[in-house]
Parts: sequence; structure tokens; C-alpha cells
Amino acid sequence: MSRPFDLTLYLVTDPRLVAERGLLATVEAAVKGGVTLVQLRDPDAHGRALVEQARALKALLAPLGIPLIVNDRVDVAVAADADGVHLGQDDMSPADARALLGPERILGLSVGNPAEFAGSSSGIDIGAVDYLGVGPVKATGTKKDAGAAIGAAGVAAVRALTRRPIVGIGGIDGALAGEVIRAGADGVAVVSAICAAPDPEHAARALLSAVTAAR
Ligand SMILES: Cc1ncc(COP(=O)(O)OP(=O)(O)O)c(N)n1
Ligand SMILES: Cc1ncsc1CCOP(=O)(O)O
Ligand SMILES: [Mg+2]
Repeated sequence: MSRPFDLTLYLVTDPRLVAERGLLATVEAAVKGGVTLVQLRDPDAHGRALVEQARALKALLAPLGIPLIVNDRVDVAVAADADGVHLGQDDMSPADARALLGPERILGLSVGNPAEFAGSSSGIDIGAVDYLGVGPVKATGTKKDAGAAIGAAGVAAVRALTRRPIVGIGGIDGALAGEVIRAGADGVAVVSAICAAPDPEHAARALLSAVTAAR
């Protein structure tokens, strides 16, 4: 069984959007505002730099009891003793990742739409997965190769297919956060709404209020 985690407000980092403030300062502020889970996502970074960033984030987050997830890279997560990994449909299969990560680390899987969930649950070992990242909910400039937006209705459609925890992602701001929660998501994952905000602590607090009010 994996260690506990809370999807309520999931911060996914972006190297360009945090460049000015800095990765650690942005995450520290966001956590003060109420972020419950953090993912290190830097698709272009090399392994050594990623491990260093993950170790620094882990040192910041572990004393606060907030788990650190690494995007894509099982090897980096293990090297930095991160709490888990988030995988996409083209990344290593969840079953293979689970074999490398062990039973305790948290494993997330992206699901773009209900059909993709159906494919994952019949093909890949969905049993190895702890939560699903569902989206993009709305079109986003943050991930250029994201699929078509599915809206809150798409989140509801995936919700109807599984009891596994789900977090909506893609184009989520304060207004959409409530809709995503009302569609049945357990939480919201955001990049730009926090990383590009002039005050990440305030932005996180506002998103958390929107999620809490919608529950
Ligand atoms: C919480 C969460 N959901 C979805 C994604 C997207 O993952 P993926 O489809 O593998 O795309 P990349 O992020 O690797 O470009 C995510 N990272 N986190
Ligand atoms: C990583 C990812 N996966 C699906 S959409 C997305 C980017 C979300 O970024 P933003 O919250 O800025 O729209
Ligand atoms: Mg990926």
C-alpha cells in the first residue's frame, strides 16, 4: 500500500514560470498557501540536474509532511528518495514502474479522456496506480502536446468509470476549480495558476478556498 497523499491542491512546477522567483521559493510560498502535493516537472532537464532539484525539494517538503512526486522519471525519484512518480500514457508502464518503485511510493497516471481510461484499465496494470491525472480540462499553453480539452463533463465521465482518486489538470483557475470538484474530482492540479502568479501563496490560498467551497 502506498504512503498517504492528498490531491486537494496539487502543484506541478514549470522551470520557465518559476525562473524569476526560483523553484524553491515558489514551492515554499505555494505550500504556505495550502498546496497539499508537489510534482517536479521539467521535461527538458537532464538527470543530474533533476536529481539535485528533487533532493532540494524533498528537503523542503518532507518536514512539512507534503509528498514530492517526480514527473516521468522513475530513476530520478528513486535516486532522490522522492515519494512518487507521475507517468503519462507513453511513459514506462505502471506495472514496470511499480516493480522499480516498491509498494510504498505513490504512482500517478495521466488519463486524457474516458476512452483512454478504458484502454488503460484493460491493457496497462491500472491496479498499480494510486491516482489518475485527468485532462486537459481546458486548453492550456503550458503543455504544447496536451490532447483535446475535455471540460468538467469529461472529468465527470471518467469519475463514472472508476473509484480511484482523480485530480483534474489543464487550464484550471479559481473559477474552474470548483466545477472540476463538483464533477467528482478529488482535487485540482495546476501549473500556471500558481507558478505564474505574482503572489503564489495568495494564489494557492484562493484555489484552496475554491476547492473547499465546492466540496
Ligand atoms: C497530475 C498530472 N496529470 C497529468 C500530467 C501529464 O503527464 P503526461 O501526460 O505524461 O505529460 P508530461 O507532464 O510528462 O508532459 C502530469 N504531469 N501531472
Ligand atoms: C502537465 C499537464 N498535463 C495536462 S495539461 C498540463 C499542463 C497544465 O498547466 P496549466 O495548469 O498551466 O494549464
Ligand atoms: Mg509524462
